Amino acid sequence: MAGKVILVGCGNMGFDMLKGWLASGAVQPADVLVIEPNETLRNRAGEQGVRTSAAPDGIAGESADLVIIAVKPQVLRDVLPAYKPLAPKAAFLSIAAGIAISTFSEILGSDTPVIRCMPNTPAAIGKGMMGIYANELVSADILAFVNTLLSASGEVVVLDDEGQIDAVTAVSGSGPAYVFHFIECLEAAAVKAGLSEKAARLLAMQTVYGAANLAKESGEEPGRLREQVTSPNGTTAAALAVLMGENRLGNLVDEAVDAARRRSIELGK
Ligand SMILES: NC(=O)C1=CN([C@@H]2O[C@H](COP(=O)(O)OP(=O)(O)OC[C@H]3O[C@@H](n4cnc5c(N)ncnc54)[C@H](OP(=O)(O)O)[C@@H]3O)[C@@H](O)[C@H]2O)C=CC1
Ligand SMILES: O=C(O)[C@@H]1CCC=N1
Repeated sequence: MAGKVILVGCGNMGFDMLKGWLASGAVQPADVLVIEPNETLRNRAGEQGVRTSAAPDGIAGESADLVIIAVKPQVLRDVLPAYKPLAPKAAFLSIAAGIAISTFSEILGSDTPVIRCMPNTPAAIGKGMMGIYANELVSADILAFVNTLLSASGEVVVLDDEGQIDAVTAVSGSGPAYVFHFIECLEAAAVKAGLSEKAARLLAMQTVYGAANLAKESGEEPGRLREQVTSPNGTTAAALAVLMGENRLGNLVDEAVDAARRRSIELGK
C-alpha cells in the first residue's frame, strides 16, 4: 500500500528519515505533512516538496494512515493529545527513546495501533539501522507499509519483545555517536603521532569506513578479520595489547551501552 504520512517533529532524526523515504520513492512528497514549530527546520522540510505546518491546527480534517512521532521524549506527552482525533484510524509510529506503547495507549486510546521504532542517523544516507516492535493492533498492511518506508532508510530488525527496544537504543540508536567519537580519538592520536590535521581526519575516517564495509561485505567474523590484520609480534599486536588487555575496551563499551540502556528505561518513567 502507498500511505499518507504525518511526521510530527522534523529535527535531526525526523529529517534524516524523511530524506531517505522521499529519495527512495517509498512515499510521495504530496502524501506527507510535516508538523514542526521551528521555522528554519520547517522550511528545510518544505524544500523537499512536502506540506508543512507549524502546529496541528485542523488536524482532525487530515486523512493519515501513519502518524510518525519524532519529538523529544521529554515533550512527547504534551504533544500527543492533539493527534488523538486521528486514532485509531491512523497507526502511530514513535521513534522516541524510552516511551512505551502503554503511554500511547493511555493518551490516544487503547484501540490505537502503535509501532515503536528505534532508528539511527545513518538513515539519512540509506544506511540506517532500525529496530521495530508493533502492538497486536497494527494491521498487516500498515506493517508492510512501515517496512517499505523504513527499508528505504537501511536495515530493519523486527523485535519480539518491547523491552528489547532499550537495548537497540543503546547499541544502534546511540551507537553512531560512539563510532564518531572513536574517529575523533583516532584523528587526535594521528595528529599527536605527527600527521597533519587533514591527513589525520582522512586516515581516521577512511579506516573506520573501510573496516565497517569489509566486516559487512566479507561475511567473515570480525574476530577473524582482526586476526588477519595482526602479524605475530607486530604493530597491531602492540596496540591490541593496550585495547584488549584486561578487556579494557570491552569493559568500557559494556559500561557505555549499559548506561545508555538504563537512561532509555529512565526516559520512559
Ligand atoms: N538523534 C538521534 O540520533 C536519534 C533520535 N531518536 C529519537 O528521535 C526523537 C527526536 O530526536 P532528535 O531528532 O534528535 O531531536 P530534535 O530536537 O532534533 O528534533 C525534534 C523536533 O521536534 C520539534 N518539536 C517540538 N515540539 C513539537 C511539536 N509540538 N510538534 C512538532 N514538532 C515539535 C522540535 O522543535 P524545537 O527544537 O523548536 O523544540 C525539533 O525540531 C527523540 O525522541 C529521540 O529519542 C531516535 C534515534 C536516534
Ligand atoms: O540520545 C538520545 O537520547 C537519542 C536516542 C538514541 C540516539 N539519540
